Amino acid sequence: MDGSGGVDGLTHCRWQAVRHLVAGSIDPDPRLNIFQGANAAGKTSLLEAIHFLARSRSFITHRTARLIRSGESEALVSGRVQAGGQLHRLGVQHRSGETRVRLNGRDVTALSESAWLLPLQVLNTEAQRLLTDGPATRRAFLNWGVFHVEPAYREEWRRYQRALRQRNVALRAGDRRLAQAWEPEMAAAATAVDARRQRFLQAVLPNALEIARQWLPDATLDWRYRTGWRAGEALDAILAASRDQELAQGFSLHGPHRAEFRVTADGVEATSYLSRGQQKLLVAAIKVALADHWTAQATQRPLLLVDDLPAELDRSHRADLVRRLEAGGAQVFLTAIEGDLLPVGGHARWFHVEQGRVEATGG
Ligand SMILES: Nc1ncnc2c1ncn2[C@@H]1O[C@H](COP(=O)(O)OP(=O)(O)OP(=O)(O)O)[C@@H](O)[C@H]1O
Repeated sequence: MDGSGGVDGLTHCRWQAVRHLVAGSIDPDPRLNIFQGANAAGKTSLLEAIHFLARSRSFITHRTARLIRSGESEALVSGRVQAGGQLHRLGVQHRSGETRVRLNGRDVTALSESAWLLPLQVLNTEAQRLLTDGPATRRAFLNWGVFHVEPAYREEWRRYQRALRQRNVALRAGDRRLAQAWEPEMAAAATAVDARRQRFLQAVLPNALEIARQWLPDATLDWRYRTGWRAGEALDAILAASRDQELAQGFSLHGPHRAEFRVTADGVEATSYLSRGQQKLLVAAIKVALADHWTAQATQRPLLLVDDLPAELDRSHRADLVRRLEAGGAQVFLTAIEGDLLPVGGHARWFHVEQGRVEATGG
């Protein structure tokens, strides 16, 4: 770590043996970067390298081992990140099923110790899963969203999960007294977690829907949030009242581990009303609003990885979205097969990707 100045964000990224990529490096633009190349050139692999650096895992495969280039034994990505007036050195390595992270010359043992540095969102053909998957996907979105702006959240959520786990163990063992003993702790942590989640959603979703309304003027968009327990009642009272039923089931039925938020269009689930292209725009609006919120509230610059933007979007919506990305506060990384499909207005740094090699082309 040193105190050099400069614009916040990822200022340098180097990789070795990541998927299709030949070893190389880039010095990204603080605002907009475009990776252009033919199918299978390695554009997505490059986004994966950045994702691996930020989150210590791949965003495509659940098995990080697949990130390693065929025939090699380890994948390595390192980078320099400017944040809060400091330059940080981050390195992530995957070898023999193990991921090792180093930050400023020290080993990192918990993901949160390094992930705070690069608030990151991905916009690709999988991103619709934020709407179409079950509630766990949206809770993960919530947790990352709050984590980057509320430093106390991580500990509160951990505290809640610990109490929940212990109570569940007691419920499964049929130990009523022990289950009861964990309830005050569970309820206290739940209240703190829920308050931060609500504040976060209030800050992000109205803005997201405002952005989305420009693209989907015919749909009446709204959102709702469920805390995970009956509205207007104290969680400890609910836990006490449902203890018998939960002893029979063997797990806790109420609490922020059951939280959920949904976006609706004309009063019904957005996914059952909107076309796939419209869902993509809605998810893009949510991610743009989240990046705006992070930019305003977090000390670190958010990163947006946008893969295969043209898929399912017509020319005018694509142009709108690129304009919005350019105007936002995030450092953006876009892939493109044909450069002219991306109506980039202002300044951008272009990189040509071919057979796994990446070269800055300057436009
Ligand atoms: N672990 C790996 N080692 C070597 N090559 C790999 C590995 N994983 C994937 N590939 C190869 O990388 C190529 C895909 O690269 P990538 O997804 O980055 O391309 P892309 O430029 O994003 O293409 P498209 O425009 O088609 O999405 C494929 O040819 C695939 O076989």
